[in-house]
Amino acid sequence: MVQFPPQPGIKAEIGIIGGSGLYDPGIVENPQEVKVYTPYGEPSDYIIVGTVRGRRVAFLPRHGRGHRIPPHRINYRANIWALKSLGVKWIISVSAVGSLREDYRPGDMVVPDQFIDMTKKREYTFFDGPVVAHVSMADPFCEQLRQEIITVGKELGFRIHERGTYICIEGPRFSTRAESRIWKDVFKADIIGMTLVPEVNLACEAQICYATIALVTDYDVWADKPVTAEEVTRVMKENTERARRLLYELIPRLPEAPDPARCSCCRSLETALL
Ligand SMILES: CSC[C@H]1O[C@H](OP(=O)(O)O)[C@H](O)[C@@H]1O
Ligand SMILES: Nc1ncnc2[nH]cnc12
Repeated sequence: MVQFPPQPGIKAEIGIIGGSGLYDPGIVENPQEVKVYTPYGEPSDYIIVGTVRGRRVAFLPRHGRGHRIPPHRINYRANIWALKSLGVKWIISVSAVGSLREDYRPGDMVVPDQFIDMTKKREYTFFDGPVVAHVSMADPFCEQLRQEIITVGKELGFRIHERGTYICIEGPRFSTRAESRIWKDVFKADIIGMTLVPEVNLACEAQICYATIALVTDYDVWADKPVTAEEVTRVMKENTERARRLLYELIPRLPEAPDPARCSCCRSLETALL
């Protein structure tokens, strides 16, 4: 069985994984930088542990501070293991995504409910044997957490889309025009990025409730103009303030424990182990 022994003397209940452009949560009081050692190697960076409106929060920048780690080299297992060992029950992930549809506009938020995995060579599981687990990915995101994000986003007056299929490509390159048209017209995906998989799968295996706030930074190349990394980071920077506001309102509203009637993430291993 995979073990997640607790970190002595330090605890958090809510994890935030920051994506491109969000390297510092900016809302954490009494922040402490914590170095976590894991059986899988180093997480992307020190974890900032502190308080947001009375709740214990752990923040981890997915690409490391200064954006040092490309999507295909992120140590997803170490990141999720580290957050779990701090006691995290919820993970709110923030990600930059391209849009594959006209009405999901740059600046909009999307709370995806499905994904398509087009990645190629990542470490996808904590269960490498001899214990074998096949977790269900029918509903990969925590429905309770998704609904909380949507409610707060709407209250704040943000343009927020309640559903979306996120197609995850290997990267680090962007798609060709031909690929982009396939993702859009054949696969019918709504948004595109490079980091959701295997972050979401591993959170599920660790029985952590996980949902994503996806910030649309560009129309992918099915539209006329090729996307660039410079554009993604610039638009993300313009939008991180809204992501922070959403997190600031959302965090105090999260219940201490997930409601098993509203999500199944916390019970994902009940039917998965052989
Ligand atoms: C900086 S451009 C592409 C980069 O941005 C997204 O990262 P994240 O999900 O961490 O915000 C995308 O997946 C790529 O990794
Ligand atoms: N168009 C795009 N393709 C892949 N990842 C992205 N992240 C942000 N925009 C993207």
